[in-house]
Amino acid sequence: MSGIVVIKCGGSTLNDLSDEFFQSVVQLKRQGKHPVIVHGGGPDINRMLEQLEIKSEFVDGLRKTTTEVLDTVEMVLCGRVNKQIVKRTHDNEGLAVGLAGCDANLLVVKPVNIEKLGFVGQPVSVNTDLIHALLGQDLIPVIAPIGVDEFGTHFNINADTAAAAVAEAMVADELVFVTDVDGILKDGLALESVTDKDVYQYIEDGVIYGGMIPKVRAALQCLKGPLSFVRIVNGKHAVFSAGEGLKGTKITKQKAAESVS
Ligand SMILES: Nc1ncnc2c1ncn2[C@@H]1O[C@H](COP(=O)(O)OP(=O)(O)O)[C@@H](O)[C@H]1O
Ligand SMILES: CC(=O)N[C@@H](CCC(=O)OP(=O)(O)O)C(=O)O
Repeated sequence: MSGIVVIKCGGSTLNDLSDEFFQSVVQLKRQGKHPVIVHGGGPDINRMLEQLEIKSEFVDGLRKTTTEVLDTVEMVLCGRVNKQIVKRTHDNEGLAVGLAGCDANLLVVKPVNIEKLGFVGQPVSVNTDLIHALLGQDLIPVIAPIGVDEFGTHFNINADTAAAAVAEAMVADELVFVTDVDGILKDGLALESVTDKDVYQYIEDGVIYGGMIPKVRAALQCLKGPLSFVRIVNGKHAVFSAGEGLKGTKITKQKAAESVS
């Protein structure tokens, strides 16, 4: 199936997404493309953990996930956040189906490092048949990043990593990270285009840090496959429009000739 567009909606920007954004996602469908939404919800999880007085910490950009934390993450992501995105899609004339990576083994994971991170998973396989079946019914899948391992245990997945795994497995045409900044910022300005080589350098220089790291790592992973670019755009003014690329940063592979230095 061609025309698959994986759209990762970050928790940082969910409240800023406009009706025009959702209408443009629905419009993609009408143009014969196949949007698949993968969402995060970090800030909502933080708020709920605080309310419940459950402590959590981030290690290497990933939330250390105890059983207690996992319960809360699932409640927030699969419940409130997932259903809000389904509702926004429906409010804008689309038909969405909300599900999590643990449904029908959609995202099978292996633990990243149980001792260090608890129940944090790295996707190892994606039930692409399920996504194809939903797309074939003209539905827009809305996926929460909760995975399941081979024994049926649930795991928390970083949403950028989950989106990249879906894009890779579905051989998507596009992967777009929708977040709360205009792209990769350097000296306060959004870069129009960066190569994989630039990204490594920016991480080393500290230009790229925190929540941007899993995003660019996920992008680089996808660039090893058939995707020729990945975009990072701001949810405040992200709108898909025919013939015009989204504004933001485009991450591309460096051409072989350019990489000889
Ligand atoms: N070079 C950079 N350019 C832009 N944002 C950056 C950069 N380095 C780190 N960041 C941080 O990454 C954040 C986006 O990641 P994150 O908060 O995890 O968002 P999301 O919930 O959308 O995944 C930005 O708000 C910013 O604080
Ligand atoms: C393992 C891990 O860190 N999982 C993330 C899942 C949500 C997420 O990634 O949300 P954003 O896209 O809003 O950052 C978490 O618990 O916060």
